[in-house]
Amino acid sequence: MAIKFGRPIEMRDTPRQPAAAAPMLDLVVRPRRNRKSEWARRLVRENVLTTDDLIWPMFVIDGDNKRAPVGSMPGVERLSVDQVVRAAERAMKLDIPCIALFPFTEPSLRDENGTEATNADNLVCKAVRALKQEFPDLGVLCDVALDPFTSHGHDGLIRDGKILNDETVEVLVQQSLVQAQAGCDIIAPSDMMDGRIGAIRQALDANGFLDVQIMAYAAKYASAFYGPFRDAIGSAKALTGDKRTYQMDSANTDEALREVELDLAEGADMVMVKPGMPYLDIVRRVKETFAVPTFAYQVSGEYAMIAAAAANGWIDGERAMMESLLGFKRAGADGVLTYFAPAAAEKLKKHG
Ligand SMILES: NCC(=O)CCC(=O)O
Ligand SMILES: [Mg+2]
Repeated sequence: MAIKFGRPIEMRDTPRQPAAAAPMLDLVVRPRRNRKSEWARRLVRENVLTTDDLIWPMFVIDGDNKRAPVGSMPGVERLSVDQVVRAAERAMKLDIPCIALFPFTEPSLRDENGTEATNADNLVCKAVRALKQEFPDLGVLCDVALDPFTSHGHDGLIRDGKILNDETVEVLVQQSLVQAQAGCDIIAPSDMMDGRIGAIRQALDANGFLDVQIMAYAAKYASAFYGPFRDAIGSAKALTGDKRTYQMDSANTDEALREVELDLAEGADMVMVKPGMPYLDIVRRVKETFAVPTFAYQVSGEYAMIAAAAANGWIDGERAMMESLLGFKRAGADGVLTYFAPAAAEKLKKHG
C-alpha cells in the first residue's frame, strides 16, 4: 500500500472522523474556521509586534552604581550613568533599536529658567557620551523640554504666571544643541511650544548636525496619565498649576492633525502621539492622513495601571502588556515608547 504523509493513499478520501452531527444553523460563512488552531491564526494574523517597534525610556540619576526604584512604577528604576550603560547592553542584546533618556535633576540644580537644561555637562549629556562610546550602534533619543530642570516643573519659561513661547524656544534650541553635541541621534521636543521644530531644525543644520533626526511630540495632550513620570523625575511636588495652555485638550482630534501638519512642515522626521492607549484614534488619524513614521508613547500612568493590576492578581500582567503593545500596531503606529520595552523584548525573543 502506497503511503503518503503517513496515510495509505487508498484511504485519502475516507473521512478521518465520523461525520459531525448536522449543523443547527445554515451558515455559509463561519469566521471561527480561521481561528480554529494556532497555525491558522498565525496564517491570517494582520499585525505583529517585534523588538524593532520598541523604544525604551530610562531615568538617569547622579552617582555611581546606583539604582533607585520609582515607587509608582513597579519594576522601573532610576539609573546612574554606568547603570544606563549596562541597561543599554541589555537593549542591544534584546535587539531594541533605541533608548530614550530622562534625567532626575538634583533639586539644588533646578531654577526658574531651567538653566541646567543647557549645561553641556548635565546628566543627560554625560549619559549620551558614555552610551555612544560604548554602543555607537544603539539609537539614543533625548527629550527636549524644561520640566526636569525648572523649580516650578513647567516645560517653559514663566513670566507673570504665563508660559512664554518664543523665549522658551530659544532655550530649547540651546538644549537641543548640547544634546546633539554629546552625540544624541534623535532630538524629541516634548514641550509643545509653537514653532520649536523649525527653530531647532535650523539650528541643528547651521551647526552641522544634518543627520540628527527630530521626533516631534506633535500631539501631546494635557493628561492625568503623566503622574508617575513626574514622580520619577522629581517634578511632581514642584509643579504649580497644570499644562493646559500648551499641551492639548483631550477633547480634540482635528487639532492633533493641525499640530502634526505644522511639525512636519517645520522639518520633523517622525511624529508622536502621547499618551498612547486613550489616544489610539489619534494615532490612526495621523497615520492615515500623513503616512509618515508615527510613534505613540505608552506613558507612565498606562504602565502603572497595568503593573498595579497585575501585582494585585487582577489581570495577567504579561498578556495585558503584549495586548496593549499590539494595540498600538493595530492603530497604525510604527513604534512605541514604553517602559515595558525590556520585558516585552524578552518575551518576544523567547517566544518569537
Ligand atoms: N516628556 C516625556 C514625558 O512627559 C513622559 C510622560 C510619562 O511617561 O508619563
Ligand atoms: Mg505644535
